[in-house]
Amino acid sequence: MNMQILDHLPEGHPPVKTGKIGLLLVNLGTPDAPDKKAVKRYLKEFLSDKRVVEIPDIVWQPILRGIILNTRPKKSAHAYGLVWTDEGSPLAVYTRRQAEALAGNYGDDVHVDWAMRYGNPSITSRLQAMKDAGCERILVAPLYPQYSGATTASVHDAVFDAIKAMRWQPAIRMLPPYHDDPDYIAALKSSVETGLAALDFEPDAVIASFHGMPKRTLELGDPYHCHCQKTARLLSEAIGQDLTIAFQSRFGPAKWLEPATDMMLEKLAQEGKKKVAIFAPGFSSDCLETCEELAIRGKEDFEEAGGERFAYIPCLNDSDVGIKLLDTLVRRELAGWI
Ligand SMILES: C=CC1=C(C)c2cc3[nH]c(cc4nc(cc5[nH]c(cc1n2)c(C)c5CCC(=O)O)C(CCC(=O)O)=C4C)c(C)c3C=C
Ligand SMILES: [Fe+2]
Ligand SMILES: [Fe+2]
Repeated sequence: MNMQILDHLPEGHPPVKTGKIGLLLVNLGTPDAPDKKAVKRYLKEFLSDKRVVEIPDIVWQPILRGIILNTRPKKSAHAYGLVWTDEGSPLAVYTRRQAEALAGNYGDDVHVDWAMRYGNPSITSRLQAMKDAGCERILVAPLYPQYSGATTASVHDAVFDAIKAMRWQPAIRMLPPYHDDPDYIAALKSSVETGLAALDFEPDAVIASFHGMPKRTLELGDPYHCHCQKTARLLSEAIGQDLTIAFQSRFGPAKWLEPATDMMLEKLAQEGKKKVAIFAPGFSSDCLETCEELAIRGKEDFEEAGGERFAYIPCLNDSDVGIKLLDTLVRRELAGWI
C-alpha cells in the first residue's frame, strides 16, 4: 500500500493521510524515574485499573490512596533505583529496543512503535501519532505470552478506549496470546539451554517463575494459570529437563497462585537443593520483577536459607532469538495487510 494524502476531498474536509499500517508493541509500564513521586504516579494509574484490582472503588480507593500510595512508592523507588540504567527503566529500554529492531522489517509503509499500558509513552498518544501518520490499519501486540484479564485484556480496553475519541478509526488487530506457540517454546528452549550451558555448576533445580495473580482469578475463569502451566510443560518436554514452576510478586493480603517463588527458593535450599537456576518465561523483557525481585532479592533469600549457587537467566529481551520470535508472530498477524 502506498501512502496517499486523500485528494478530491469536498471543500471544508481537512486533509488526511492514508495508506499506512501501524505495529504497536505494548508492555505493562514503568515509572518515568526511580523516585517516590514518579513511582506514586505510576502506581496510582496501574492499581486503579479495575482489570488489575477487582475490588469495588468504594472499598479499594480509600485503601489505595490512604495506605498503599503513602507506603509503597518509597520502597518501590528504592528497588527501581537498584536496576535503573543510563537509558532508563529496563522494561522501557528493552521494549524500545524491540521496536527499533523490528522497524524496517516490513517495508516503508509499516510504522513500528511502542507504548506502555501505564505511564509513558501512552497507548493513546502512540495510536494518535500512527493515525496522524496515515495508519489505517494497526496491529497491537501486547507482549504477554500468557493471557490474563489484568494484562492482555487491559491493553485491549485501553486501545479501544483510545480510539473511541476518533471519528475515523483505524482497523485494529490484536496479537493473540502465544503461550503454547511452537516458535515461542523454541525461543525459550534456545535461551534456557544457552543460559544453562554458560553456568559453571549443574543446577539441582531449574525454576520457571511466572508473575502471580490472585487465586480468585483462576476460579473466575481466567486462563492465565493454565497458560503458565502449559508453557512450562511444553518447555520442559522440549529441553528434556524437569522444571519447577513458581509464581512471584505477590501483592496484597488475598491468596495468590502457588507455589510462591520466594517460598520455593527457601524450600529448595532447605531440602538440600543448593544450586538453582531461575528464569521468567512470562516476561518478554527484563524489568523490576526479574532484575530486582529474582536476580537480587531471590538470590539473597536463597542464600540466607542455605543455598550455595544461584543463577538468573535473562528474558528474551532484544536478543536475536527474541527478535526473531517477535518478527514471526507479527508477520503472521500482518498477513493480508502486507
Ligand atoms: C507478566 C505479567 C504480569 C501479570 C499477570 C501481572 C499481574 C499483576 N501485577 C500486580 C502488581 C504489580 N506488578 C508490578 C510490576 C510489574 N508487573 C508486571 C507484569 C505482570 N503483572 C511487570 C512487567 C512489572 C514490572 C514493571 C517495571 O516497571 O519494571 C508492580 C509495581 C512494582 C512494585 O511496586 O512492586 C505492582 C504493584 C497485580 C496486583 C497483578 C494482578 C492482578
Ligand atoms: Fe505485576
Ligand atoms: Fe515485585
